[in-house]
Amino acid sequence: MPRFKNILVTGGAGYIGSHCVVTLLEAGHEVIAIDNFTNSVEDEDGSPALQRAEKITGKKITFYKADLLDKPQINAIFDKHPVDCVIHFAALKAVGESMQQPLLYYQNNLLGMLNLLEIMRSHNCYQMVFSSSCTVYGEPEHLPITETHPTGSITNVYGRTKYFIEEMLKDLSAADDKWNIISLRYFNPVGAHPSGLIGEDPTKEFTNLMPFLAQVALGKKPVLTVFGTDYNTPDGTGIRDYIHVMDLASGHVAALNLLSQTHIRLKVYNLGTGKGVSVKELVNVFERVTKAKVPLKYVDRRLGDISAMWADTSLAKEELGWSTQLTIEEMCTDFWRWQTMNPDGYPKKTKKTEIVVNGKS
Ligand SMILES: CC(=O)N[C@H]1[C@@H](OP(=O)(O)OP(=O)(O)OC[C@H]2O[C@@H](n3ccc(=O)[nH]c3=O)[C@H](O)[C@@H]2O)O[C@H](CO)[C@@H](O)[C@@H]1O
Repeated sequence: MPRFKNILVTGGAGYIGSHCVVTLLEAGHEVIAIDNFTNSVEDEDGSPALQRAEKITGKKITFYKADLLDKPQINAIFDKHPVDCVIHFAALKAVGESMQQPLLYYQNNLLGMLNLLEIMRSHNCYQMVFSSSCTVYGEPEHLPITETHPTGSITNVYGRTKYFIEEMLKDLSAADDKWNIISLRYFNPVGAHPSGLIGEDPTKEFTNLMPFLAQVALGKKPVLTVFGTDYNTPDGTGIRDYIHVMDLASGHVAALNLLSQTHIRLKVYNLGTGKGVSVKELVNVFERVTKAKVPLKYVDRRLGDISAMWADTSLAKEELGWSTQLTIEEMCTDFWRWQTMNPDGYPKKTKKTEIVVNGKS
């Protein structure tokens, strides 16, 4: 039995949250998941992703539809359950939307976090794993990116909310040594659970490469637009460190294990593979393993994009005892299995429509 028993997962019905819940259950943790369904699917019985996570693991999840901005509601959940540690995924994450609605992003991501930290403190729960992003590094000054690389020169509001929260956590852990926090800086999460039962199903307009690529391969979108062919990279297209979402999930279990054994106050770790893959390379692997054709259209660079980024993974290896196991082929195969088994994503809640005849229903 793991030292932390009850784990509260915020954003548990989302893409990364639901995969992490599977891994937590398999590692023997009890999961209390909350989600407000802003960017995850809701059906009549709650979250289809979490129902499927129960099917995969044969274990039960306690679930609440709850919003971190509703303090009394979150407080009541903490009153009811003795939470040993929180994994905090819940956040708005659409880069374009964040530029148009900065207040929405600051309110949701920053205030949501403040509420959560206050409620945790009042319930004597000081252990947290925070879902951060490699976006905090901005344009890399050196590669691979180590955790000591400067942070903060970010061009979008979403990324700044991650950066501001990391700064908040620094102040908090400096002021009160009871806190024990790990911030995980994810590189580019892709892939899906190998069962094909859970995967990425964004309810908001998405612009990330892998889901777009899969939509084109399915014939739901006509062409994949490749943003930029003149980057200073071997084939001219942008390079990223794609990481399988199941490897990312096991990184969280490794972080929990470290927190349960050591009082580290606050530490940050990169979660990546340490390998850079270009857009063209990813498309080639995807076409090879799925046998699907992906028509491409080459256009100019996307505003705000960086050229190349990949992680230095040595700190996570040394201190978390964690490294990735899954290949780029597996990322593509698993994502494709999820997409072909669920071409329209999860079954959506159907609103009962009332038939009105001559003014009478
Ligand atoms: C500016 C922006 O959106 N940044 C977000 C984006 O980063 P990031 O740009 O790394 O991730 P994407 O999946 O959007 O793009 C990956 C690579 O594919 C290229 N590409 C993407 C889509 C497409 O239709 N065609 C194409 O060529 C991009 O130019 C890039 O080189 O996702 C990350 C992980 O979720 C977030 O942390 C970043 O904040």
